[in-house]
Amino acid sequence: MKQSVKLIAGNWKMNGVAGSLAEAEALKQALDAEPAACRVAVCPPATLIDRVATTVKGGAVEVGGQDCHVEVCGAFTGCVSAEMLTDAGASLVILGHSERRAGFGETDADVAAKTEAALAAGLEPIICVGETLEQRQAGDAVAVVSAQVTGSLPESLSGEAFAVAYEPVWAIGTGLTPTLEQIEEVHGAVRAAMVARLGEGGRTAPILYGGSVKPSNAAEILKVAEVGGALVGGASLKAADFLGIIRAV
Ligand SMILES: O=C(COP(=O)(O)O)[C@@H](O)CO
Repeated sequence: MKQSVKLIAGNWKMNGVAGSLAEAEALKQALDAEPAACRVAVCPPATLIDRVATTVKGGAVEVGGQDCHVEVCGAFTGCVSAEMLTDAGASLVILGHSERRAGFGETDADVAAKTEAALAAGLEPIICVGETLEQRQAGDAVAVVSAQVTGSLPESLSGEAFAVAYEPVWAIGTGLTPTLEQIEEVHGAVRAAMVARLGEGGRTAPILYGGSVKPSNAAEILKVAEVGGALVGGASLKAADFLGIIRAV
């Protein structure tokens, strides 16, 4: 199976104020001094995208948003469009994170529509899928995740840069991780669902793993078949921790 270059993306979630720019600066400087063997991205809250993009400009760090609206502009109080993310300096966007699916009622159809909006704005979507603990305990993890892939990837997707992130909900922010065998099983199923949905276009986009990734477990997770990178939450907030994961590639 052809593997593209790995992508390590940090999701700062609703964390970060002006002081956090020092972490972005530290990350840039470290990667300037010793380039990474992978792509590196940080996804700060919308309020910081512009300033983080300015801070890392000229270096290897890419910047992403954490969500976008399906519309380009209009009366949608509190929302940010894909075009606005591009304008602020983002080149990627996380879509369908389980915290948005659970907390804001986002469906697979919503995620597919947002994916189309993101692509139209020139953004590279990172489309998140993952099962809950109840679904895993019921033996439904592969079926649930495969259905999410099918529903969240627009059929029209072909040739554009995108990634899928497998993030078991029960592993997010808990310190728990699936076994390497479980990760391999689901990533294989995600790939199969991508190919079934998109044909050849589903063969090469990276499938990231997310959920309690840290410097101490990154190397073994990143070696698993079909793991094309990581989507990192808590351990991306401090440059030193994030670099520990980046250096594990
Ligand atoms: O939610 C995620 C994982 O968070 P962790 O704190 O790394 O468990 C993933 O989307 C990265 O944000």
